[in-house]
Amino acid sequence: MKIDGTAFRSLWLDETDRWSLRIIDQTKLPWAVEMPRLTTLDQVAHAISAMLVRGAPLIGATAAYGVAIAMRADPSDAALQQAITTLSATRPTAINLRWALNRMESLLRDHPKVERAEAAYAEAAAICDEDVATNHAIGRHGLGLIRSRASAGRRVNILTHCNAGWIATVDWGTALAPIYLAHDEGIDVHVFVDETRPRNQGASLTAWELGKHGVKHTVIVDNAGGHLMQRGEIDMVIVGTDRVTNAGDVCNKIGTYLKALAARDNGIPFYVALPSSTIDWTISDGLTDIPIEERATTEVTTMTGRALDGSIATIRIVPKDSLVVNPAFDVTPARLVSGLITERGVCAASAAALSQMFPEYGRQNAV
Ligand SMILES: CSC[C@@H](O)[C@@H](O)C(=O)COP(=O)(O)O
Repeated sequence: MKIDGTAFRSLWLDETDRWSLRIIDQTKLPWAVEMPRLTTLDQVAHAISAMLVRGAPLIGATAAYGVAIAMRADPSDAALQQAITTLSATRPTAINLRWALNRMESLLRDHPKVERAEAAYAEAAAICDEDVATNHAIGRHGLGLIRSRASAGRRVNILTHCNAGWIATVDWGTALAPIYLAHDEGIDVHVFVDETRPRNQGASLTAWELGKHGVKHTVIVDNAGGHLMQRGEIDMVIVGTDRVTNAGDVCNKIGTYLKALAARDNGIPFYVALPSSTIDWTISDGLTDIPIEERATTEVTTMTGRALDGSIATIRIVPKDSLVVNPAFDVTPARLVSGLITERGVCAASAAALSQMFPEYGRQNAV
């Protein structure tokens, strides 16, 4: 997608040094657009764990390039294992990380060492290209849902949580892909953007990228969604996800579950957009089987923003002695999900529907 008229992906190889990776540092948005260069495994691991890059598909794609960078430095079996172990430990919840690392490991394990670096870069590039095509397909399927609510030029109001836009993927996004396509074909679409405390991915990232693309949007505090739904101001909810179980339970940014409850109480459809790489076919119970990342309590006790003098400032908002806990994700049970928007189409959030949509994995689902 475009930043000030220039098309970007959220990560790419440096134009002059084709072995190093460029990313958009998302911890600096929306105040500055910085594009650091990553040249070592440790830099890539840090970029993921410190959330310079974030969003499930982008975490996977970045980790794939992390393996490639490690293989260029040392293509030995020990270095391959070290890269997989280091990158696996960066973030626990998004299954796309394990998916991408498994794919890299199984390709490289049996490859001659002299060819490993080149093969790894090619595979990482393939993962990125597939991600772009997959998200565009998600967009086309989700577009049908938006179109069906846009009768007679009526505005369609969509609520989203966190950031599942193009900067959470290689391009297009998941939840935002249908919105971009709807906007581009002239549908009057308007997005209510949950701020998404504690890191404010909605206020800082979703608002930024929607604004850069010219999509009408309004940022709301996380607690406003239920109220707007009761007043008939939301037509549908679309969110992304970090892991979906084989039975359709959805793990996403903390606060998603409350939006699903409010949507159900108000008869508003609640959709989840995802690439199939986000489905964990090995688990069925989201509440017991998905590891929920706990992040630093400073994300809750402080807030960062632009001060009135123009500087970027971090301030403390919680009393010094209060206990604080910071679970980063929650699980929305399948029964609250109206549909899963995948690259193959929209299906129910159920084991049967997922098996039918993805029969090659569904067979595992049945055993
Ligand atoms: C297309 S990304 C979907 C999810 O990864 C997104 O909704 C989300 O929760 C991101 O969490 P984050 O902690 O910012 O990586």
